[in-house]
Amino acid sequence: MSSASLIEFRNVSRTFGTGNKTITAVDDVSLTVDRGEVYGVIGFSGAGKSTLIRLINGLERPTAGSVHVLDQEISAMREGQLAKVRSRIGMVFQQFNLFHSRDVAGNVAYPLKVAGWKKSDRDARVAELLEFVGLSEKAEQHPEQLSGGQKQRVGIARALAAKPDILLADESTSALDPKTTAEVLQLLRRANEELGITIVAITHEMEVIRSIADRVAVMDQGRIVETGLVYDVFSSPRETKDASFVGAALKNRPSVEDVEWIRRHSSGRLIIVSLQNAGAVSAVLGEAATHGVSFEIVHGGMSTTKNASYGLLTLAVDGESDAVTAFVAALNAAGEVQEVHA
Ligand SMILES: Nc1ncnc2c1ncn2[C@@H]1O[C@H](COP(=O)(O)OP(=O)(O)OP(=O)(O)O)[C@@H](O)[C@H]1O
Repeated sequence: MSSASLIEFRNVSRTFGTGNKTITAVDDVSLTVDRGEVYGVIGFSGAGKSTLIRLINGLERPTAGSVHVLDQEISAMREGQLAKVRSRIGMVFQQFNLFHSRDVAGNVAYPLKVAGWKKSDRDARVAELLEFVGLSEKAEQHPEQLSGGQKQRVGIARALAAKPDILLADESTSALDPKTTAEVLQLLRRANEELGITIVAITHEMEVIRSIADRVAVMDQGRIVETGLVYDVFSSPRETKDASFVGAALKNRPSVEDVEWIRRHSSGRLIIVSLQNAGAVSAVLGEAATHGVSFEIVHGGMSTTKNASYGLLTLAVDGESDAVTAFVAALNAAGEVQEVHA
């Protein structure tokens, strides 16, 4: 395990036997999560994400391979040894999992009680956390009096209470509306940036990865089919069947149906230009008339990740063949151009 990595999976598989059928939920996964990063795992339902995250805190055991967390082989530990490592891992759930019998402060204080903090220290820590998540005035309310977003903020405060090194977020925004999702993601981002906590977030929502993750692993049928910096994976997803999750979720690349529709409604040569350097592309587009060509924007969009923006623009370019070729060459110099073939 390299000194920077907090979590390491080495050729990890987890199978479940049901009768004479075996399901491989996690299939030969190797990955490392470094200290201080936000690592996103994305995939369709059933891809194995929950099993993967549960392997990190020892709620699941691998059937092959090993899982190392905080320099210890968690997959080799007996149940009794797990409590200490688990106390350094906080977890946030899709359904919040708050105690309804306790008020907000009581929920946040719970892990501190378990960890043996004395009352005065607990009270000070709870006040600090409620301030951090913006819920100081709700300390004495009960979960049923809170909105979904507020409940999740309590969940995050509770997960952060004992100052863990790692925060596991299991579909933490899937039960929330888009505005509340954005607020919760911003809070997770602050936890990462201001408290330095390493986050592993599993989700089926592109938005979560886009806005908080540094690196992403795309899971499909138990395997990691693509991995890398979020920007790299999202700006040029591999065009394989397995990795279709990213391609399908990116709205800025026209689908086969979109292309058929565009061809019926526009004339000219159809190209897709990358907006990695949007300024340079705009400058070339502004010179279309001097090239003697015209173009129509027929599809596209831009998105931002934590570190950079990316996007694709699909254009139908009309004009004399040579002029179009020269214009496309100029665009290609500004942003990589792909032809859309019939
Ligand atoms: N305890 C279990 N017993 C049998 N099969 C299981 C068990 N846990 C998970 N599986 C199976 O393993 C596969 C992966 O499940 P997992 O819950 O890890 O996927 P997921 O990506 O988290 O999906 P979802 O988002 O729907 O929870 C599924 O086919 C699931 O039915």
